[in-house]
Amino acid sequence: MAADTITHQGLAAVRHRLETGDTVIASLHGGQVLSWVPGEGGERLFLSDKQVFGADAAIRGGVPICFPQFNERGNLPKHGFARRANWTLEQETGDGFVLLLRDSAATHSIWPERFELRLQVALAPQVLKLSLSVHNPGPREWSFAAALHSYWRTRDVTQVTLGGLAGTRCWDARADRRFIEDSAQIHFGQLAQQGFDRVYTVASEGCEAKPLTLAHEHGRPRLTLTQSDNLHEAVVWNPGQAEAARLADMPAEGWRHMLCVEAARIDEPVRLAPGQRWTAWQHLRFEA
Ligand SMILES: O=P(O)(O)OC[C@H]1O[C@@H](O)[C@H](O)[C@@H](O)[C@@H]1O
Repeated sequence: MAADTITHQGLAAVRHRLETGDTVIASLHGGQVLSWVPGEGGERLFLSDKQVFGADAAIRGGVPICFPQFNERGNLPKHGFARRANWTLEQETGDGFVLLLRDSAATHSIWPERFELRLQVALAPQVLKLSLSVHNPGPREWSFAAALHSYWRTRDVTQVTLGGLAGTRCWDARADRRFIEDSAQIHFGQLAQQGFDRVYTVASEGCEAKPLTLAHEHGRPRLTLTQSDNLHEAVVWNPGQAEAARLADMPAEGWRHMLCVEAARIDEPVRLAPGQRWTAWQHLRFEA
């Protein structure tokens, strides 16, 4: 079916649906996927119902795009500016659509470089494919970090497990501690007290990450996440109860219903020479 332009939660958005009922919706503000409903199973993405609205506000939930900076690792706004910018619908692709953000006077006021950023959103039954491509149409080389900052919806995050990270290098941002993850399944039962903020190094060029599986304790429903080998990190984040209470755009119990498992490129920024393009992806498969 064709993509159609709609208003979703007050935001200008693009929707694509399959005959099977699988549906994805993305907002032009932020170029941000807000909703993914596989044909079997309900909404898979967390989207806060307590948004802080405004022309340059970030949307809490869905799949924000971090570009050209991750978190506060640089002088730009936290997670860069792409998630606060107005994107356009560039093209429909048959299985989805492509959203586009180009440099403009607004982005030049924050970052001087010329760039084109594209998010390709594609659906197959029970599968969502997100592909981020960065192009340098300008006269000089620059570097960037990026992330698909996906917020997965959970019935109760204290009851879910995340598998696939055993043996990977981890930096725990809260404790500022580095170690090798030894848990085959990470449990999130302690989140209410502590919150969780870790960067795992899961891949390197030519060496793809193992699939990550996010599941309820009994194994279903299950989400399998894969990412391209040029996205070296997986970031796992939940603010926990105390930090969530300080976030103006998070409902009181919102932390319980989300877990970010982000596909990211952080520690080794990508360098793009004039005319070069870089493409990375995160794919999600849902099993009810
Ligand atoms: O509140 P923001 O700006 O959307 O950031 C949310 C979180 O994003 C995660 O990616 C980071 O690891 C966390 O440190 C950060 O707090």
